[in-house]
Amino acid sequence: MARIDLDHIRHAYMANPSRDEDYALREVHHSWDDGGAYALLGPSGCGKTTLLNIISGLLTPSEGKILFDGKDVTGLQPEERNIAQVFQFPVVYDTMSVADNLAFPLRNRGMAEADVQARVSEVLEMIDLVDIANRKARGLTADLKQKISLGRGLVRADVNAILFDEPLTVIDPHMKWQLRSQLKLLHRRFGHTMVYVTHDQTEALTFADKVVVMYGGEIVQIGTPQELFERPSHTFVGYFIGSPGMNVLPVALDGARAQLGEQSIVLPGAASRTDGKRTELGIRPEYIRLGATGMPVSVRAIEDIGRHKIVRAMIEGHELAIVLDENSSVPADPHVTFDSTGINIYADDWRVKLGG
Ligand SMILES: Nc1ncnc2c1ncn2[C@@H]1O[C@H](COP(=O)(O)OP(=O)(O)OP(=O)(O)O)[C@@H](O)[C@H]1O
Repeated sequence: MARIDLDHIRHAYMANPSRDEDYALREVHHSWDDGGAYALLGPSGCGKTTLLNIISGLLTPSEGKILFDGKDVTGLQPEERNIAQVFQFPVVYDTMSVADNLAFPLRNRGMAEADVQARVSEVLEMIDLVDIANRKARGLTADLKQKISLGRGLVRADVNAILFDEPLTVIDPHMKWQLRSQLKLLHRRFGHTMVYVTHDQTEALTFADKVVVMYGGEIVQIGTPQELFERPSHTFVGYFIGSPGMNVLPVALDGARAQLGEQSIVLPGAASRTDGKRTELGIRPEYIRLGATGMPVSVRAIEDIGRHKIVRAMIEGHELAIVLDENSSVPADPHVTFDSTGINIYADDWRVKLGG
C-alpha cells in the first residue's frame, strides 16, 4: 500500500498545447493517503480515465510527477508500479478454473503454493465464489466473470494500490449493490489504497471515504460524502451531488445580506473578496422550509417520490426545488425560508468563506 502524490500533473493529448482548454487534465496537485478508499467521480469526458491511466502508468503525463510513498514513478511502466487494476469489462482466463484465475497473479510472483491456496480461499469466500471455485471461467455469466476480475484485483496483499475503472458497468443492479458493499468491507479488512472511477454518485458515495469530484479536467473537491453535501466547494459539486441538486441563485452581496431580486436574505456571515465576480447563493432543496411566511414563491409542480415530495417552484424568476416531507402539504399562499446552515455563497463558481 502506498500514499500517492500527484505533483502538478497536467496532460494534453495534442502536441504543443497552449491554452487551458487544450489540456484533458489542467492541473492536478493532491496527495492521497495510504490505505484510503477514493472514488473519482465526474461526468463523461472530465478526465477520470486520463488521471487513472497516469496513476497506473498506461499514460505518461505531459507535465508533473507522480510519487508512490515519496518515490518518483513517473517514468515507470505499469508492471513496475506494483498495482492491481480492474477494468470495466472482465479480464479472465477462460480455460482456467475460477480458483486458478485468482491464483495466477500470486503464482506469477513465485508465492509458495500453500500461501497461494490460503489467500485464494480467503478471497473466494469474501466475494462469494467458493461454490464455483473449480469451474472453468468459460461459460460463466458476465457478472460472475467480473467478480473473478474483482477477486484478481484484490488477491495480492503487497500492491501499492488497486485501481477500479467503472468495474460494475456490466453487473446487474441487484448484484451491483451487493458488490459495492462487499468492496467496502474488503477495503476495511485489507486496507489497500483504492481508487475507484465512476460517474455514478451512489456508487461513489457508498464506496468511498473520500470522493474526488472532477469537472472540466480539474479536481473541484475532495471530501467526505457529508462535506460534498453540506459544503460544495464548487457549484458543479452542488448540482452533481444530490437529487435534485443544489439550487444556485444569482445574488448581489451587501455585507452579510444577499439580494435576490426583491428579496433580501440574511447570510451566516459577510462574504469577502468577491469584487467583480459573478456571485451566487447555493441552497440545497433539503434546507428550504415551505410555509406561510418568508419569501413568496409560485409552485409549478409537485413530484411525489415516496419518502418525500419535491416541489418545483419559482422565486424571483428563478427555478427552485424544495424537499417537502411526505406528510406536509403546500400552503395556499406559499413562502419559503432558507436554513442559515444550508446557505453557501459562490464567486465565479467557487465557494467563498463567510465571516462570523
Ligand atoms: N486517446 C485520446 N486522444 C485524444 N483525446 C482523448 C483521448 N482520451 C481521452 N481524450 C479526451 O480527453 C478528455 C478526458 O477524457 P477521459 O476519458 O479521461 O474522461 P472520463 O472522465 O474518463 O470520461 P468517461 O466517463 O466518458 O470515460 C475528453 O475530452 C476526451 O475526449
